[in-house]
Amino acid sequence: EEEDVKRSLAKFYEQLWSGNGQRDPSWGWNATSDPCTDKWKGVICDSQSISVKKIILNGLNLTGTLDASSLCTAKSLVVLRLNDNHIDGEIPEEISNCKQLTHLNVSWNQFSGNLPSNLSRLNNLKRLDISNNNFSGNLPELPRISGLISFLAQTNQLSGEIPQFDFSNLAQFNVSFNNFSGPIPDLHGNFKESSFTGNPELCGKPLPKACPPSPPPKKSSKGQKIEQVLMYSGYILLGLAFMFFVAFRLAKRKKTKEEDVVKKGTVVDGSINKPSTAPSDYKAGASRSEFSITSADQSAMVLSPLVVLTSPVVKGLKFEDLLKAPAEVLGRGRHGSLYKVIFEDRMTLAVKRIKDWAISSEDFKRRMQKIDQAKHPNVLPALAFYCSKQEKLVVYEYQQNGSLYRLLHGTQNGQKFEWGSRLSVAASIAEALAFMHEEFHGDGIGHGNLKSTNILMNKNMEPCISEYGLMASDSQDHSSLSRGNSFKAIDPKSGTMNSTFKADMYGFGVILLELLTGKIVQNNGFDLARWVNSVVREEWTVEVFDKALIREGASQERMVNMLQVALKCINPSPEARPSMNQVALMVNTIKEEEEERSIVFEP
Ligand SMILES: Nc1ncnc2c1ncn2[C@@H]1O[C@H](COP(=O)(O)OP(=O)(O)OP(=O)(O)O)[C@@H](O)[C@H]1O
Repeated sequence: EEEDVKRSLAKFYEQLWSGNGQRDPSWGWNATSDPCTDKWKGVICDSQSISVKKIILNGLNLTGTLDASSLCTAKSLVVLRLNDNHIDGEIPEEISNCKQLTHLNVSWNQFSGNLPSNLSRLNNLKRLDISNNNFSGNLPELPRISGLISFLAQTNQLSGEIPQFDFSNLAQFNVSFNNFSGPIPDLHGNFKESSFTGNPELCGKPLPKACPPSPPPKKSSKGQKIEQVLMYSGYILLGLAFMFFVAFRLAKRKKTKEEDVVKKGTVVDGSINKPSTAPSDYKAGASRSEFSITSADQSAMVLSPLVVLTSPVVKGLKFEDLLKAPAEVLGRGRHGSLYKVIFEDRMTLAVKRIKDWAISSEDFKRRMQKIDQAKHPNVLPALAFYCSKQEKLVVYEYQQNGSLYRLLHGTQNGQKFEWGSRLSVAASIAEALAFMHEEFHGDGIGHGNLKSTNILMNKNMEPCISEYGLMASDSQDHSSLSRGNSFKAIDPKSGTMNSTFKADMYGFGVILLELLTGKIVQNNGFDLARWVNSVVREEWTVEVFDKALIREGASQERMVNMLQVALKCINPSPEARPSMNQVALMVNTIKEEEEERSIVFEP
């Protein structure tokens, strides 16, 4: 039987190359050798080297077709990644014989035709990515797969209605840029417009286009009567709700006016000279005077109170509370200052004061609220913000475990930062950033200032991206953006500018370089990037890696793979940089390979 699998896999591989003949013999994949013990390229086996678990052949210029009936004789296959190739033809019915599959990724190929209806029989599937192909026709009954957590099908020509998935179970869902039609099913508030945009015939929330009232089915006169009664009572309810709303607004406006008077009193009554309760690390002079710059804008301040976002942590926090609490300057960057604000009994906050950002208060508010809606465990949410013409403040929870920068370069504890942990950090940031880029694809909101000081370690020592979207992309001089080369990539489908995303890619590439080299970044990473590039060009690649990693015995193969990913990200030409989704996959693959190997070598 094992012989069968071998022969079948070799045949599957033949078909993948049927478009051209450039095969590399060092990849193995012939029936005279063994996929596990002879380490065929892209094949990962179980720890006993008996059964094939994963086939990972992404980004290899494969031009043939997918021979699923051969492939699925390897019954133990769990992961199949064929993304970023030029594979065409259909996905054959026989794919349903790969019963163990949990991950199937065929994105960025030229697959076409209908999706096989029995795709829905793969009931172990967790992630299915068929995006960026030419698939057409209706979706099979994918909601039958109860454990599905990610379904990505954007940029195809799929049509018909979107079935009712269990949206509360899905972490990722995207069917944008297809030909779907009809109403969007109930999402239970889970996904945004960006998951559905680019389907002209699709309607209903969260798209701006409302669905036309469904034509009344022919009914008996009794049915019609009931419907009319319902309709009129609906109108009455609506009217009542509107009156209630107006009354509420009036009452609230009156209250705010009263509050304003109170607030004005408080501020004038000397909130500026305080504190007796200052903790030891409170540096009175500089920080207080800096912070009270806001008083120059007092009238505006009092009129527009702090906007508290969805977080319950700072509920009831007022702008003057912020002013009154002892504060310490943590940093003065190019884009503004950061303060640590300590509340005696409650919490410690980090408050970013952004300077010179020509964005209207309205736009800033909208932007902050939008960002707040995309929640990811590895992205630090803003708790509140404040904006007036002169002043923009964003409040975060203070993270006492410091930043990735400190973890890499901090000397105080001499703690080791091992290869496995560095890989995990890279993978988590990549996933989170890919998620955010996907969320804001249509809005063009990237991070804008990605660097290791903006990656904070949370309570569980998990990395969190901080300050997402706080910088207008054009105010930063990463990469070639501001070096005279005024690049503005226009996404052909959504028409949005994605230069901010490409700048993030550069920032992420530099973070990877920091993780690999352990070197300190200056000058936005240009120096480090130039140095690494020159060393690699001279073919002294091993020289770039952090000595601590070499000492630890980290896998050079995977460090080199990671270096290659970093070099793609810092490509001087923004158009040539991969997308964050692609990079997240690459980084994850390297991380999974590492984990796989460490399991194999465990006693
Ligand atoms: N929420 C937070 N909790 C704890 N430390 C933080 C928090 N946010 C930022 N820091 C740390 O405070 C320091 C100063 O932050 P700041 O954002 O001013 O610096 P920067 O990111 O280097 O500058 P800029 O963002 O203006 O380019 C950094 O070392 C950063 O890691």
